[in-house]
Amino acid sequence: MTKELNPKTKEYSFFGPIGTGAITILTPVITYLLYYACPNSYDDGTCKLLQKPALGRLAGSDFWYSLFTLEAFAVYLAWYAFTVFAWAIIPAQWVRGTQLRDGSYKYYKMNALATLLMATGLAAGQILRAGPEGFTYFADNWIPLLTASLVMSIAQSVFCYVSSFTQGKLLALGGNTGNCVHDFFIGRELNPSIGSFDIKTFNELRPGLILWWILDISLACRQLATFGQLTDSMILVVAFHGWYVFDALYNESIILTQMDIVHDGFGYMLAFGDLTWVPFTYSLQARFLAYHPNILGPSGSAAIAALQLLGYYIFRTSNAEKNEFRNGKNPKNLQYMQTKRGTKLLTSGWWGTLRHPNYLGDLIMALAWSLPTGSLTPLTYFYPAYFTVLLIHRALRDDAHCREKYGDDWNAYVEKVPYCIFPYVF
Ligand SMILES: NC(=O)C1=CN([C@@H]2O[C@H](COP(=O)(O)OP(=O)(O)OC[C@H]3O[C@@H](n4cnc5c(N)ncnc54)[C@H](OP(=O)(O)O)[C@@H]3O)[C@@H](O)[C@H]2O)C=CC1
Ligand SMILES: CC(C)=CCC[C@@H](C)[C@H]1CC=C2C3=C(CC[C@@]21C)[C@@]1(C)CC[C@H](O)C(C)(C)[C@@H]1CC3
Repeated sequence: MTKELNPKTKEYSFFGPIGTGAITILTPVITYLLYYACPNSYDDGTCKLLQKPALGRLAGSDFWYSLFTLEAFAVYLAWYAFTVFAWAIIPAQWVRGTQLRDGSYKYYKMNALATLLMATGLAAGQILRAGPEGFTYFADNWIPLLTASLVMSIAQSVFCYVSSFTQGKLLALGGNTGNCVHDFFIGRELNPSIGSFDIKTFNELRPGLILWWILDISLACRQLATFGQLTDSMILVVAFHGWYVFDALYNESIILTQMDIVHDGFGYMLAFGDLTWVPFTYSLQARFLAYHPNILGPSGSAAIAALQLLGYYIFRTSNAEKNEFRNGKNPKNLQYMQTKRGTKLLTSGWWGTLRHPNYLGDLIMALAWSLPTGSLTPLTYFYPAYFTVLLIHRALRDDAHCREKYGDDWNAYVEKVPYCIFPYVF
């Protein structure tokens, strides 16, 4: 008997319709609140959660008009169109993704790094031509640009949800419960595409991730234009963020075996996550420093740089180890266990130490990105705090997926490797 192509999803994720509904409403609110709790200019030098002047303005009618401007919406659309244009015209290798349930394969155009370099070149040209004051638009129009990205993420979520009901679509195993709130959030269709243009991988690596870097550069220009100098803390934060984005796009093909691409549908979670959450919350440390320069000094800078290096080393070597192994290479002769599923599981090296060593490296880097902001406000530690929750939840989701994929072999692996992210803790 042939297996059904799109079986109904039996279990909810993210605490079902109530959890996914709440996250859908709360995440945009948090993104705006992180701005108003840490506004772009005030003289007492700290971000105060629920500080009066900022929140007092929320009630005024001019507040609602300040959320959206046609100009910023046009700039955002131009930005998005630029990333699509770059995808279309920059020559690139096409890489095959993992085999899909229907036995077919998708092919992906690998030119995200070239897009990053093109965008960086254009930004550098503008700064060289007009000085740092000539590239503060993104920093100075934060809220209307945030709103434009939110409109784009909602529009794409609705488009993909509605088009997922077209005959013959391959649905995500986790996004076909029949509950519209849950499935809209998780995403019904696994790989929504327009011809050879894959919407999910495009959004995950280009318009949001590269905009994060562009926002950081604009914020550094804002600091330079306002205070006449770039602080060591701003240089570290922008360099670390840029390094992370460059690394993601340099290793573009690795994304094709990750959970979001292989398992999750493209719904509001990834649309909003890619287009709004990443650029407008991941750049919070740089936005704080643009208006509150914090001087670290040589020893402080060196200590934070060492922490970033440690985090990156764990992140990159563990991801590379698994990716190499999944591509049939085992240069370090690592031990592994054969499974009934057919794929092998590493049981030595990083993946014999922790079940998600890459998450530990990523979290260490997240802390290194916040430390340059000092102790003026807890708000700039939002990213490591949120990220810890996200990765713990992601690890639990991945464990559940792996238990489904590997059955008892996964239990045997967990016996060998009992800790997930933090040695002897979790
Ligand atoms: N900055 C951010 O906001 C975010 C960053 N990330 C980062 O993305 C990266 C990828 O994370 P993620 O997508 O969660 O997936 P992972 O890279 O952690 O991969 C999980 C998959 O790896 C395979 N696997 C697990 N154990 C082993 C083993 N012992 N040997 C071989 N293969 C194994 C399994 O898939 P299979 O066996 O089927 O191949 C499992 O489903 C991480 O570095 C994470 O930190 C993730 C989310 C957000
Ligand atoms: C509740 C909520 C808002 C969830 C959204 C989660 C998303 C922000 C993340 C889910 C997986 C992601 C990945 C990256 C960015 C954040 C999201 C989209 C990533 C592109 C960052 C760069 C890394 O090098 C990466 C390519 C490994 C990574 C892939 C997963």
